[in-house]
Amino acid sequence: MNKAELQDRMKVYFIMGSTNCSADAEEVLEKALIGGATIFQFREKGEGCLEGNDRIELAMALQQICGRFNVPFIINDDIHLMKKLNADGLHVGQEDGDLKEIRNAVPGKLLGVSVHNLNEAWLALEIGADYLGVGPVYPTGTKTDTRPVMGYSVIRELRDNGIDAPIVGIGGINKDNASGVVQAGADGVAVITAISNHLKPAEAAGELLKAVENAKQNNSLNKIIK
Ligand SMILES: Cc1ncc(COP(=O)(O)OP(=O)(O)O)c(N)n1
Ligand SMILES: Cc1ncsc1CCOP(=O)(O)O
Ligand SMILES: [Mg+2]
Repeated sequence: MNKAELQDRMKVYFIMGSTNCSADAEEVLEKALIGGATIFQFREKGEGCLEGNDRIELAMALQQICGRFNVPFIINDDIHLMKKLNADGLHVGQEDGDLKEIRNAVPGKLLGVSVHNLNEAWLALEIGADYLGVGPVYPTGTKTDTRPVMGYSVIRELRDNGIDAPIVGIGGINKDNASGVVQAGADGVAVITAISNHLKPAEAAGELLKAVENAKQNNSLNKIIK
């Protein structure tokens, strides 16, 4: 996938595991993809999460759904699972191991890295990360062990310093605040609960996509005016 295609895929980056939704995970994912989610990350974490074969089986079922929609299927943290399933990529954070070793372990696959400042961003790109996840932009109840909430400032700082890799903002993002993330320079938004906990996941994904696309259009218009 080239950079422009990946940037396009970042628009609505849906992340989910079984603990993030009260409805059936497969149904939630299918609806999210019908609504317009553009990439998916399997993140089976937290209290009560599936383990062993149950975890693998859910991952395979969700991968199959992504396949039907031609949507990239990314695995959170777990290189072995990524390889077992021959998933499209892996997402890791600063605490998930040596980034260079991880990059070498998944050649040819998409690699996303979570970053929280300019230095981490340069290092991630130096080892060959394909895209960056930046956050938490807003307060989130979904992940407790996050770095401090950063607002839009870090995304803007990365762009102002010439980082032109695909970026998604993450953390507490919903249809009402997504536009600010894109205005700051992100290519899209990564969300868990805004879709997984919504009564109508298709509607939720569609509204996020609309918000992101409108904000991108405004960014382009502003560039022309300047
Ligand atoms: C797209 C995206 N961005 C950031 C994260 C967070 O990754 P990490 O910091 O490794 O935390 P966990 O998700 O592993 O708890 C992400 N998963 N996806
Ligand atoms: C995985 C992760 N990394 C930073 S914030 C976060 C949780 C995002 O979840 P939500 O979209 O429900 O706030
Ligand atoms: Mg991680």
